[in-house]
Amino acid sequence: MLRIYAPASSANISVGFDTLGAAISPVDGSLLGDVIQIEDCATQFEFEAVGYFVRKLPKEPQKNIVYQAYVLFSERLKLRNKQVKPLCLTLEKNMPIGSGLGSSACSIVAALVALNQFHQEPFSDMELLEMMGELEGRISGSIHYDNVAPCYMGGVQFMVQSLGSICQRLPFFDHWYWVLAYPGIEVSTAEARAILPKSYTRQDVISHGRYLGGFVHACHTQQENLAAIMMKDVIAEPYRQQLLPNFAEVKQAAQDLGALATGISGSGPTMFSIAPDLMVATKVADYLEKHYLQNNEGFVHICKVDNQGARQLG
Ligand SMILES: Nc1ncnc2c1ncn2[C@@H]1O[C@H](COP(=O)(O)OP(=O)(O)OP(=O)(O)O)[C@@H](O)[C@H]1O
Ligand SMILES: N[C@@H](CCO)C(=O)O
Repeated sequence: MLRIYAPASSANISVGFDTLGAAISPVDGSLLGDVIQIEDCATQFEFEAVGYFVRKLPKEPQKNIVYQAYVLFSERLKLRNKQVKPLCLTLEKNMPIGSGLGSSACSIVAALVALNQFHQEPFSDMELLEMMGELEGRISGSIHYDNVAPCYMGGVQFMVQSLGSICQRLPFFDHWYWVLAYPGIEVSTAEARAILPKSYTRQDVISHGRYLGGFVHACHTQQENLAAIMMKDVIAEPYRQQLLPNFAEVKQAAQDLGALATGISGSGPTMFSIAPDLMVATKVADYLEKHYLQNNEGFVHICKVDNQGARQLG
């Protein structure tokens, strides 16, 4: 029996809409992600979805993105004149849906990594990642790799999408803490994309180029103050913040408590704050727990970048 865990991810990191993403894990060692289990089966294919958030998923198995991952994997294998083996596949759906934590990416990545391992790895990393992007695109309406890439490969990934690479790892600041606060409400990625403008002013384009270029430069030269200052979002945050409860006020409070940067995780409603040390992280986490959560489904985790990405459990 094979069990694959795929971690939560925070896409965009404010400054890299659709081009930057980080894999994330809580520092207390808890698992924040989905798990796929695969085992030999008497019938050709059996699929089951279990876990706390399974009740929020479509009832029809064909609509589950994990089922679709199996179909896509089988089709691609057939193109190589190979057959998928009989298997029983179980999804443990631990991630809230429409959270901004890459919930669909967790399911897609865990499923494809498990299927690939179960078949003695017929596909390369980039071939698998291309399939992951295709499945993610079915959900959000357009292909973007900024959740699936870090979730699969770990670390902070920059989407180069050139010269045979979909993404490359960016050096980051290992001592930074990420405080992630999920308020417990749902924001659909497709809807959060639909409200963005179709075009931007020249001034926004110049600012975006300066911030993203400055951020990548600061990561490579390990200038953490510059990196934090460059984490500004002119593409999505001005339009999406209305979807998040009291975002502007809460962001200001996190900055006042010592956060280096605060923004929307992916398409929201989770927000993230970067803290330079555990003391600031704990203060920000306490504040967000009291002022950002909307119901008892919400949670706050103090995290670090997960450098491993998807992995086998046990
Ligand atoms: N296994 C699955 N996990 C998550 N969502 C799924 C899954 N299967 C199907 N879906 C559907 O995909 C959509 C996921 O929505 P959305 O992309 O907004 O969520 P998300 O992946 O959590 O977002 P984000 O990437 O911002 O964290 C929902 O309509 C959900 O029903
Ligand atoms: N880059 C995507 C991530 C979605 O999680 C967006 O912001 O729409």
